[in-house]
Amino acid sequence: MSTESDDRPAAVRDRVDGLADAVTLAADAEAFVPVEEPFTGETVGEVPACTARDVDVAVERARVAQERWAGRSIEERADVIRDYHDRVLDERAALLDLVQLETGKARRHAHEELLDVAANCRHYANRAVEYLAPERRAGALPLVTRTETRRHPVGVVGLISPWNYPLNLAVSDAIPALLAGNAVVFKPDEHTPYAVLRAVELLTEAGLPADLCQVVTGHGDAVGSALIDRVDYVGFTGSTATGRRVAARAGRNLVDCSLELGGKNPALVLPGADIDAAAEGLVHGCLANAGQLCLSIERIYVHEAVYEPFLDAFVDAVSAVDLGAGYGWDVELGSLISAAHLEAVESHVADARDRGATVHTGGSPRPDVAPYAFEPTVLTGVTDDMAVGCEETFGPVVSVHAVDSVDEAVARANDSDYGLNASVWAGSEERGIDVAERIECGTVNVDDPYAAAYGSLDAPMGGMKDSGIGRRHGAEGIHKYTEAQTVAAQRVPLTPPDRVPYRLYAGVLTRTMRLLKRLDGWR
Ligand SMILES: NC(=O)c1ccc[n+]([C@@H]2O[C@H](COP(=O)([O-])OP(=O)(O)OC[C@H]3O[C@@H](n4cnc5c(N)ncnc54)[C@H](O)[C@@H]3O)[C@@H](O)[C@H]2O)c1
Repeated sequence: MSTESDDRPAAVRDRVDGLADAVTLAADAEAFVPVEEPFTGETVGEVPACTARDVDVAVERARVAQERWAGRSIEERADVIRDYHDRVLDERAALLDLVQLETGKARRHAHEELLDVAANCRHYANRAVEYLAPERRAGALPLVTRTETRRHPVGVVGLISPWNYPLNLAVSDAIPALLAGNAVVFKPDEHTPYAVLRAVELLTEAGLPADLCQVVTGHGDAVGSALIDRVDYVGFTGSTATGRRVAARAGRNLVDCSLELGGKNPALVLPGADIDAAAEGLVHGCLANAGQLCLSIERIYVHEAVYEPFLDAFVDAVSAVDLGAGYGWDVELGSLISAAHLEAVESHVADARDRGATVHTGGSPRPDVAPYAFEPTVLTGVTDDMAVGCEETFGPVVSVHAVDSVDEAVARANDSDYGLNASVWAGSEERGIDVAERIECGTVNVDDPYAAAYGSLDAPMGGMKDSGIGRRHGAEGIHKYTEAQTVAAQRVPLTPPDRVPYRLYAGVLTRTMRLLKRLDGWR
């Protein structure tokens, strides 16, 4: 087990040494991509900018390894994932250091993603046999046709992942793919390659066959596109704009894909809600990972009956959040990922301020804390035509709006191109669920911002509208990595023997149809 030393910054930087050796290359790398530590803005390493030829080699190696892996039983595959689960927890401190080093997030937010990885390992290792079992289906004719659906691995899965949860959003999607008998080629974001590289080392130490998981690093348009052209399934997590390009490319190759994209997630605070609980819950919902979370709440619609007390409690709670840059557990909110992202978040707030919005707390960068740190920010007076009113900010910035009725809250929440996640606070579970059913989002949480639905690993998670296609988690999250094959065994011939006149046979069939329809009522 690794320890959490006081001399962490130096030790953390040492952890990236040698990790890039695991990148799949056809020959010596000719170009490299630098990796920055957002806490300091300093370059801490570099990884190869892979070429299309490197991607060829990675996919070919994975394809060879996959054939043997598919021959192992699901239980044997699950044992490897269980071992990996233990290694992730044993190596907790070092993995947290690595995630923090390349993302600049607070340790508590890095810890959330590590727990998500472990939970996904346990869930799918325990449930894969059941999820992948042959399924009995109704046959062409009752009793005389025995029909089953079987699940075959698709082959090589390409996983293109973003920087905001570099470990979880790569590894947790890989676990079901591997359990279903596939190989995986990872394409991590260029800002955050190291967590995935260490994850693959750990999977191999846990017993995953060599070559079954490959990593190709480099820029998205070059490496990502090459990967889409070679794999049998694409799992993409990232922005809606890139998702459209990924889907178009996968479509050209007739390769299936899932797209986990952006959100502009609403929360509804309605009469009867426990105001302190809602304010506290939504502080976490808006600021987790410095707001760089696809599920994070960026718009809060509050019924006028509770608007004033909610706004007061919420602004107080947000103002009390400590911004910091360090590897200790005490930091509540970390840095943004990069200079470019800081500029994007800053421009949303500046646009809102210039056009009349009120900043209740925050609103400024904090270079004294870290080069890309930005204060947690609460706005009111935001209109739908402001950038912060309609585009995903993906930072610690939230707007609060008063509404006259529950119907208006629902209508405003649904008035968005996105449909990823929502949160409802209504004072009673039943009222909350009634409202939830009216919200156009793939996940809706009652009395919680996002973790209740996201953590329900047996239930599908994903986006409606521009927030995506397909789902992760549950049966849906493993079936997508399989080809469904229908096997039907016919016990009595469906075609008539030659000696029976077809006219007679047609009459029997027609009578059978009538009989079956009458029997339907007995089901
Ligand atoms: N729905 C979800 O589960 C979920 C989870 C996390 C993040 N997100 C979304 O991700 C976005 C933030 O991530 P980002 O800014 O890194 O996204 P991004 O779309 O810029 O990049 C995501 C990944 O795609 C790669 N890429 C870039 N161009 C590509 C191309 N042409 N072809 C193939 N791959 C390409 C990148 O290198 C990176 O690995 C936000 O919009 C956020 O909401 C969604």
